[in-house]
Amino acid sequence: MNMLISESVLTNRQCALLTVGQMAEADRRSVAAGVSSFELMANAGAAVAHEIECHWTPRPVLVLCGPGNNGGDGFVTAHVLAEAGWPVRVAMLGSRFSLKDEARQHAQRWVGEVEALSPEVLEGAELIVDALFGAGLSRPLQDQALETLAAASHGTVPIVAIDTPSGVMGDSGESLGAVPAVLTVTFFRKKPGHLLLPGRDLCGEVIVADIGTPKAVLDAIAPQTYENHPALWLANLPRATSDTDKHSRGHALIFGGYPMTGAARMAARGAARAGSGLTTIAVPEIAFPIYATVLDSIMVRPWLTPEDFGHLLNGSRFSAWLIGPGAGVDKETFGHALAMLATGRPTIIDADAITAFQDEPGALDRAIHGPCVLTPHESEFRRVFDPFGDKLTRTRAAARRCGAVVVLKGSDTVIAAPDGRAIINANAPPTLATAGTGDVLSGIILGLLAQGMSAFDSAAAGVWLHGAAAAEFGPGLLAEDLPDLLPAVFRRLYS
Ligand SMILES: NC(=O)C1=CN([C@@H]2O[C@H](COP(=O)(O)OP(=O)(O)OC[C@H]3O[C@@H](n4cnc5c(N)ncnc54)[C@H](OP(=O)(O)O)[C@@H]3O)[C@@H](O)[C@H]2O)[C@@H](O)CC1
Ligand SMILES: Nc1ncnc2c1ncn2[C@@H]1O[C@H](COP(=O)(O)OP(=O)(O)O)[C@@H](O)[C@H]1O
Ligand SMILES: [K+]
Repeated sequence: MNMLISESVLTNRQCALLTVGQMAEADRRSVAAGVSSFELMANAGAAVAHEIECHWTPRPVLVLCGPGNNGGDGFVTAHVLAEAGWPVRVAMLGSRFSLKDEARQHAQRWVGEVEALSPEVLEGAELIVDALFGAGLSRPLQDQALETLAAASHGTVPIVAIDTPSGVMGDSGESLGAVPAVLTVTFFRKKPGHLLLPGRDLCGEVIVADIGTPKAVLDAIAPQTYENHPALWLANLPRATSDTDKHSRGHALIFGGYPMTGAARMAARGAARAGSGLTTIAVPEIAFPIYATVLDSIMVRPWLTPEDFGHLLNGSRFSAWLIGPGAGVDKETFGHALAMLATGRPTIIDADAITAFQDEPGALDRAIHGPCVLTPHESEFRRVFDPFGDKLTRTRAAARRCGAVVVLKGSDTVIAAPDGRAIINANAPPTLATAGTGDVLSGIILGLLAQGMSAFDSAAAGVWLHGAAAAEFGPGLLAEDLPDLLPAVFRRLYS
């Protein structure tokens, strides 16, 4: 867990993710700034060789080179390792004489044999370098590339991927025939495909190497996509100071359903642990005894009629609301969600309250006019938003359409703002796949919103804190454990 401390010294610039197109632009701008393509490729291949030397002792290496610049990087890697005394063989898809420009120049420096790519070349290799395709992948793998990589994946020989495992789409993480690498060395910045599934799982460990791209290139490109990290929001995370009182830390209100009462209670504990000064669950009168007997610092307010609930919302004491956990998919939930949104105050629409809009998604779009966060999992998302396209594209389009921050959950949660900014989260362990963890997540985000943090920052910070809390616990996690794990995560963040 020391990772939290060292990670938080990263800057937000280092968390930027570049698309394949932006990476090509970075290349062009580097050249314009005086760093040649030849030099970039030399640095890229040398960085891969360096990582291999750091991870393994010398052993027979087979470098699989493709017909583009990814293959060029492979020739450099082969050359550098051979110079260092490693036994290296090279196999290539196509002919090295069809390589262009700097890839051709680097391939010419390889004096050894270049074998034709086929599964037979794998014989005797104890480390495989996959330099077949990177950013230029344009179609599914086929024939020799597909067969050779498939054969490589059936053995136990580790595979090191250059830039991406061949077959992974850099922008979407989609696999068009890729096999898992144990290590992927990429350059300058990660791409979304290094974090989106299945790409993230296929990459293994990812190392980002500096290949001499000038720093100013990033400002010119102005990336809109980031990997979630405290560097993005830590400065805006609400912190109590000596002149703070509980009222200045916000008052979070959660709609408490019946008969599913556990969900709202867990959300409330998430909000309170995230720092909300006061936390109240508003519950139908029939459920009041159930809630009241199991809550201490969290307050319970009974309401009798929807009008009572409306009056509660129109009072000025609450700084943010949440509806969804345990709410029930019905007309009442639909109406209460609209009433919350009508106040223009920060609102989270989660779970059942998202599904309540399935017959009328346009009503959600029309109602959102203040800070708002939607936290659907994939099924809930599909009920109200367009299901087409990769996860990043879909989440962005949803946020743009409805005007809210959309958190599309999963192992690779995407957080998108209506203005096009997006963050991909990668710290969530699979132990989160257990009932109720989503309720705690919406509660944590609520606790931050209630304290005045922006919707986008609250969503990003909430998702990261949720993942870090789960990682803190390890196997055997229950949703109700999560709120009590937050203090340790905060302590480390602030140390
Ligand atoms: N800053 C940077 O970004 C730097 C990037 N660098 C490196 O450059 C790499 C990108 O190079 P790249 O653009 O030449 O593309 P690359 O991945 O080699 O493939 C293109 C070739 O593959 C072919 N092809 C595609 N799919 C295929 C398939 N399924 N089956 C068969 N063929 C297929 C495609 O053919 P086409 O689609 O044109 O018909 C074309 O011939 C990048 O990943 C990184 O390693 C570094 O050198 C330095 C700095
Ligand atoms: N395999 C996984 N790896 C990491 N995080 C996961 C995984 N599966 C689910 N999660 C996370 O757990 C939470 C589950 O939320 P949700 O599906 O709404 O569950 P519930 O409705 O039971 O609360 C989300 O934050 C999601 O991102
Ligand atoms: K590759």
